[in-house]
Amino acid sequence: MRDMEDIVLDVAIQEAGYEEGDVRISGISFTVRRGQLLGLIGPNGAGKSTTIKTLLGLLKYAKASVSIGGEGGTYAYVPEQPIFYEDLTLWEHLDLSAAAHGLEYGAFKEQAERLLHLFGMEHVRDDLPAGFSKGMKQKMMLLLGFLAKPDVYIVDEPFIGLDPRATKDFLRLLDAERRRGAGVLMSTHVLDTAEKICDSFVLVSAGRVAASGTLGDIRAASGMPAASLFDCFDALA
Ligand SMILES: Nc1ncnc2c1ncn2[C@@H]1O[C@H](COP(=O)(O)OP(=O)(O)OP(=O)(O)O)[C@@H](O)[C@H]1O
Repeated sequence: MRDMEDIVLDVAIQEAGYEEGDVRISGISFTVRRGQLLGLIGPNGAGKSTTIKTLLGLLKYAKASVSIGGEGGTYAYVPEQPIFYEDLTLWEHLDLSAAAHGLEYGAFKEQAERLLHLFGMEHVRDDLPAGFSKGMKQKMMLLLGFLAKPDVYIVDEPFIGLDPRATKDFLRLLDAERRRGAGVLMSTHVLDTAEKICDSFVLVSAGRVAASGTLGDIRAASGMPAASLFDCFDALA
């Protein structure tokens, strides 16, 4: 039973697409356990974002069974494209998110201040995000995600906009969250980082799973026992 309780994300997509009967992805199944970091990788247009949208219930057409966070579990979705309210400051966004997650005000304030400090965003806490740089907007999305302390993080390409320092801070926080017991599904194109930090992978190609499992499994599938994730990706996708 313990095995089942460890699963924070259980996804079985028969098929899904953007219009009724439009099949963009099919036969994509995976689970994420407590503490696990699963990398969702694949070439442009392969179906990574469509997979994430399907499991978030955002697609018009989906034959899928998805269980997020188990019974009464919670999740945080960190989108690739920042989504924010034009009229709310960064601090107001954090406050709103904390209220939505039922965080007590004292705990919220302490956590929010700690996160703002960690990401070097204290000086813009009362500014409107419309004037933020791309990386600052992305940091804001990460702050909102980390504030929620969910059972599972669903992160769509976190690395592209972040500078090296922010990347390091992000990875450190993610590690701490995994030690707490959170699971992570992360889609990315940054394969050298993915190879270092993910403990398993789902490689999607043309809307289907081309290979999945640990780096060892991906190497076996590609027939290259010592290859990098990058080279396996190239061979399989
Ligand atoms: N909003 C949309 N409406 C219709 N089709 C879409 C939409 N978004 C994506 N698609 C199609 O779905 C397929 C998978 O795209 P998806 O965005 O999931 O790829 P991806 O793996 O996330 O790619 P990338 O690495 O470029 O972000 C593609 O054929 C794409 O054209």
